[in-house]
Amino acid sequence: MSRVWEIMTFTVPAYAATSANEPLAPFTVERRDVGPKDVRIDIKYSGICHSDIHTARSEWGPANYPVVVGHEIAGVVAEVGADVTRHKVGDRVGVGCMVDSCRECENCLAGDEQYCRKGNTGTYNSVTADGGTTQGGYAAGIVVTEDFVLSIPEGVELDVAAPLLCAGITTYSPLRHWNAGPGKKVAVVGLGGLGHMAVKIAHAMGAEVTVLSQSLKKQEDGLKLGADHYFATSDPDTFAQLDSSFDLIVNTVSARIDVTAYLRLLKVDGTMVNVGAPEDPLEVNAFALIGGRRSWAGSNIGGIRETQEMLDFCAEHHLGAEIEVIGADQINEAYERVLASDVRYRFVIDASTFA
Ligand SMILES: NC(=O)c1ccc[n+]([C@@H]2O[C@H](COP(=O)([O-])OP(=O)(O)OC[C@H]3O[C@@H](n4cnc5c(N)ncnc54)[C@H](O)[C@@H]3O)[C@@H](O)[C@H]2O)c1
Ligand SMILES: [Zn+2]
Repeated sequence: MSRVWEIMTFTVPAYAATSANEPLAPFTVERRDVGPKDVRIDIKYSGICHSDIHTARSEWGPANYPVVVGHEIAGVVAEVGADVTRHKVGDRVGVGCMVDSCRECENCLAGDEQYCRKGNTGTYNSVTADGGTTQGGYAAGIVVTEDFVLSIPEGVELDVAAPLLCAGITTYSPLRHWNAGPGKKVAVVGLGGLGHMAVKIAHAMGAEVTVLSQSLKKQEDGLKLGADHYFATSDPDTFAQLDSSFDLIVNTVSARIDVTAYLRLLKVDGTMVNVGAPEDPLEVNAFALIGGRRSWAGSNIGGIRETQEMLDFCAEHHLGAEIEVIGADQINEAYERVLASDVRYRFVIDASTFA
């Protein structure tokens, strides 16, 4: 006897990209019905990450159109499956860049689901076991398996919490991994969505923080966010002055930069970690590494356990993102402003406007 299982679904209003060069437009997205281990979330706020733009425009390779991007999701639990134990209706929750992983490989077992050997399931643009594609957070609701749903602690409002689910964890994870803290000199390259969270978090960890930005336009903001020093990289004196001075550099820039010049700003044994993910390859002159036993590293978001740790850290230190809340019909304009470095410091979509 064979049995055909039908996956029941429901729909929610959303915004989708339908090609690399057309604006995002209203769309209706299908979600699976709540299974035994699933949580249905009413999305309240959805952050705009530069990765959404890279994906919507196929800058990282062809996207699976139509694609609903968005992986900085904050909302309230509306329904839980029969076997859910971690969340209940009414809880304030978040979803970041992953909605599942194999849960069996060495990396998943170590809590590093972002490095799942079989590839984690991204919140959007990821192919699922049944051949479908995941659709993300620019929508009124989403269904996610409970283990990939985070708790947003009391004291962090949902609008400023949303960007923590990507910008927060992507900067927290390398800052922790490379031991940012008292006595450490940390530089943050680029003061956008990720950069401004890197400054706040590194400062809260007790490090001495320097912002390396293209100009001094946002200097006042940078110092208010917690930076101790602020330099313009357009000024050639900056590189001479800061030669061999940092323990850690976090590069958040979404475009190509002169990596070699930045590596020379590291002390002996210093590390420059790339979280920025430009579409074009970056180049390095090996002598900048050799000449100081320096490392050039990368880091991808953070694991689920570490994401919860980051949210709790932010609550304890009263940290949230600096945001500008917009309606769904302003997404395309917001994209242009992100690309023009005109964001202070994260756009967050009010999800009630997807209706
Ligand atoms: N590694 C990860 O897990 C991860 C997670 C999220 C985002 N990202 C990537 O990080 C990058 C930044 O994301 P974001 O959302 O913070 O973007 P953003 O646009 O908010 O910030 C990027 C910053 O880089 C600056 N910048 C742009 N071109 C520059 C240049 N040539 N020189 C110096 N500065 C320059 C911009 O002014 C801006 O301040 C993107 O490439 C994104 O895809 C990676
Ligand atoms: Zn992101």
